[in-house]
Amino acid sequence: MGETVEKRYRVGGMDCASCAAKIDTAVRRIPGVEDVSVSVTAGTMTVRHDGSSDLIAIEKKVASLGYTVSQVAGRLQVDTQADHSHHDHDHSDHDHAGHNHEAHDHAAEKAPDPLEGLHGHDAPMAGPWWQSKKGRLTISSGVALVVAYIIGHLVPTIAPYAFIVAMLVGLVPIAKRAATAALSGTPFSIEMLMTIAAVGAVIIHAGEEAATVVFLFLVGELLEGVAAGKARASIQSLTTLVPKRAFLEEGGTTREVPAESLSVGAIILVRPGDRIAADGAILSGESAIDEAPVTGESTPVRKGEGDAVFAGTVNGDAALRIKVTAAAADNTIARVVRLVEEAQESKAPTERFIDRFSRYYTPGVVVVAALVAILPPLLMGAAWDEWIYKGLAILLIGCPCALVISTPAAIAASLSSGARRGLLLKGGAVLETLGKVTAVALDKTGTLTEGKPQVTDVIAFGRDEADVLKYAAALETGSSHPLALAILARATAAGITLPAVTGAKALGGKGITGTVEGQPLFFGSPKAAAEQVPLSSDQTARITALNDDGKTVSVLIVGDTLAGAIAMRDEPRDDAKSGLEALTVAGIKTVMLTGDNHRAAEAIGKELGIQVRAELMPEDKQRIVNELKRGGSIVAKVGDGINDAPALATADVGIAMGGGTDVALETADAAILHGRVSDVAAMIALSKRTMRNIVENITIALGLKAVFLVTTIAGITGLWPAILADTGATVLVTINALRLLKPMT
Ligand SMILES: Nc1ncnc2c1ncn2[C@@H]1O[C@H](COP(=O)(O)OP(=O)(O)OP(=O)(O)O)[C@@H](O)[C@H]1O
Ligand SMILES: [Zn+2]
Repeated sequence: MGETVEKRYRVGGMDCASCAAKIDTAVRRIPGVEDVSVSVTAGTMTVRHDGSSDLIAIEKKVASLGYTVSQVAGRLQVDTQADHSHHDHDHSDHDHAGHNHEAHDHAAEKAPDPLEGLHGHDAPMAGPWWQSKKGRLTISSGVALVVAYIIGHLVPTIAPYAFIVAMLVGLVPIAKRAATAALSGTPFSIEMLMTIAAVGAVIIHAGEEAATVVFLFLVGELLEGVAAGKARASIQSLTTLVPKRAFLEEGGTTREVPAESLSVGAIILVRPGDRIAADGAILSGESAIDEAPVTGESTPVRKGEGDAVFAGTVNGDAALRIKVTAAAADNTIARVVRLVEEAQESKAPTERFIDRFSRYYTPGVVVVAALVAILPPLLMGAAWDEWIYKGLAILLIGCPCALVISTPAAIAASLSSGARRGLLLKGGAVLETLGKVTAVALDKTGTLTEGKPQVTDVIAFGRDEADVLKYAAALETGSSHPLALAILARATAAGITLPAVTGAKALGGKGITGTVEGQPLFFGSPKAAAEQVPLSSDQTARITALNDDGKTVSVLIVGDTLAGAIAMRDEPRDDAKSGLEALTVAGIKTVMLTGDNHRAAEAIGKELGIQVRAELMPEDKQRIVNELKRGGSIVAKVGDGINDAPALATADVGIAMGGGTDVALETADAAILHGRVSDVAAMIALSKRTMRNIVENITIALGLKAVFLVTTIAGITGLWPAILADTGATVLVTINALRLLKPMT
């Protein structure tokens, strides 16, 4: 067996959700194909095959079922390193977290693919509906119907034939699709039901109605397509926020170039009031930037030199010079769109259940229809025509469209609505689990706090203060621990020249060691230090007092004596307190997990009103998540992947904060791009809202069918209300799902 290959396609024309099942079944039968996933809402398909499959055969098969298909280059990446660009401080390759710098660099190495995800090559959505194949067919069918009515009026004797011709105009293409679907493994497609119903109606001399029903069916499909297209457009429209052109500064002059041609490192000028054309960092200028399109935050943010900006955001009052940090295909918006599209292919448990259910539903209805048509005339001598007619109407009720679209439509709208404010979810399953979360464990550093500690005190025990700072900073040179960055910044500010360090080694959760000027050094937590050198009660008291102010203290050992200590404080995020409150109000238990010292952590915990578990090693964090799970909680873990990647992976839902590190995003199920603690509660609320929407949708779909099943048997409604029941329900369900696109209040 060859190597497994994945190919992605855009599939146009999937209006009815049962389309997905049809394509899935057909493509799966092609030799070599191992797995297929189709998303109606995203209009995409991913095919996994063993390399031996005939790719042309796959495309031909999909085309023969009546859809447009085009291959998308490359596999979409489910990571969002794009976010690195807006961290002024990025501690992703924490040495003590045990992963190296290489992991961090692969974003730059990955060749950007300008075609990928950016252009909505969704052919059917390109023009107005009447220019599409389906649109033209619907119009022809309608015109033929009107002509048949007129002829029928003028020459009543040939009316039946006129209606048969009118019906065939619409029915022939439908019947063809029915035949292809049947041959590719879906015998009871809606097209088949429609064909049987129409032909049957003609046989029992209801040609006029047959022609009307075919026309209504086509209108319904068109409406479904419009509604589904709207959901799709909502996420794709994000890409249109990025301007097509940019002003490139090169060789002392400025010229206008296509935004797509900008490479990393290029310098662009953004005029006041313009949309920014690329993700970048401000080189010069200061301005208020409206980030609403990307973060959902309506108040403009003041940004100046060194700050990161996103493509698609609007520059305020001043001109900016920006250094591009991501190619067009890799900018935040492009990545978000890709992630959302891909997420739609990963199905929620409810969706999978509905899919399975609908596979029985349609054949079940066919059986009921047959019984209704046959039994009353046979057993009770009722009129054949009347009951066959009823049977045919019931056939039309067998279309599972509304039911099948009920879940993915809501999930698609919800994923897209979340993405628009920086809440990324990797799929329907995550969305579903999130709504059930009962406990949230949050990391301290970089999650509840800004992750930008400042040195507050430098204390000399054995050496003078300048030496303490010098040695500590020298040790931290290669480290990207938030504490290291704080110390290096302080040393730089003090103008200290750093001696060289050899053999520097991070000790996860403890500190760092190395040799400077021939002396072995350790710099790290007092607890770890105490294992090497005893601390006097005086020294301990000094440290404890600092801890009680919420400061983290690391101590320096030079040789085998205590040299000094450095205290740092990392401020809680602005919305940490209110964000945690929102979780409590929603009845969710919260706990802070940290590697930091007990007292320091308690001090911050008290400020924020959250229960604290401190002095934890990475495996302790994982153990606590497991304990919570065993205690019956559905646990979400929020962190940045530094020290907590195992805990993120263990939790029912792992949420990467602030985009997080590569590690966090590989193990996380969801990401909060904009570092707001309140977004955790918002994400859970979005999930709950979505699940409610799904229940409403299923009720609408099944409810309408039930009503029409009864009225059909009772003889109150006939063929065309039956077809309207399905298309009507599909449209209703889609509109209801689209409500999720509106931002929450
Ligand atoms: N590079 C380092 N420099 C100085 N101290 C360190 C370093 N690494 C770890 N420490 C010490 O070990 C303690 C635990 O570190 P760890 O990295 O596990 O937690 P953290 O990242 O500070 O907090 P959190 O668990 O909330 O993310 C720190 O509070 C600090 O005292
Ligand atoms: Zn349908």
